[in-house]
Amino acid sequence: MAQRTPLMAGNWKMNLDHHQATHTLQKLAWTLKDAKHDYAAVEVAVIPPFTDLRSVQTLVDADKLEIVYGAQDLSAHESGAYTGEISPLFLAKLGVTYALVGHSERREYHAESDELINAKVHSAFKAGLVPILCIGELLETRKAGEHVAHTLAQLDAALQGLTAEQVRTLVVAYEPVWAIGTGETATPEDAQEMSAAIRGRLAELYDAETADAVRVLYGGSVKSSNVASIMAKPDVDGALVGGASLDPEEFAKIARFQAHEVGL
Ligand SMILES: O=C(CO)COP(=O)(O)O
Repeated sequence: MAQRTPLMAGNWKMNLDHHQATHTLQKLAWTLKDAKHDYAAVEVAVIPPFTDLRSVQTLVDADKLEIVYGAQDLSAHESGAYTGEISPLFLAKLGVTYALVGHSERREYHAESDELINAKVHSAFKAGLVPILCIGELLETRKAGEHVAHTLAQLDAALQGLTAEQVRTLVVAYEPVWAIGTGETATPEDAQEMSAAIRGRLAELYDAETADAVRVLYGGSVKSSNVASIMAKPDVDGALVGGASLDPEEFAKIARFQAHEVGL
């Protein structure tokens, strides 16, 4: 049984410029330090806009913060005539650990295909970044009872050509689209159902060890008031948090969900 370290990742989306990013990250770090947060027990990541990454790197390095950080997207290419795209190699030079791939807002607003998402997963691994692969159904798919099939089809497509060794380091974020930004959170049972289905598919595609190693996050209106019930589920290993991560004190409470369980 793999010991999967919980991961709380805050996806800031298109919010907080590089000045605001510095203030927010500083406040988050201070809040977690005051609470004596154990980063070995719960990993904490922020995923800011690209324009903030150098400032985040500077603060993390200067203050030797244990908070890690990621990018919200990346190019499938390393360099060249790809106006507006961001090279995974440049992200690696900025000390980025994680890279979101296939977030529903990229799939919706930028028509990202399964093929492009698969190419980006490979691109992340090649540059030494850890992909956080975002998958999840639409409301109409859930209403049709096809949410598991839809989400697993996204998983299958994104994993094409990956080795078991690569997949074991992958993070998967199950984000039902109907729960993103709506305040309507999936139930802990919904999150467990899909996390277990994802793990089951990984066992089919690869092997039990790989399925056991992969961390599966839940995302979609996570708050400090609901995170503990979601994290109590055996196949859920963390959260990908949007709006609530913009408030450092609220995000710190989410990261410290275990403490809140026991009322510390
Ligand atoms: O999209 C999300 C994280 O990537 C979830 O956003 P919210 O937490 O604002 O629903």
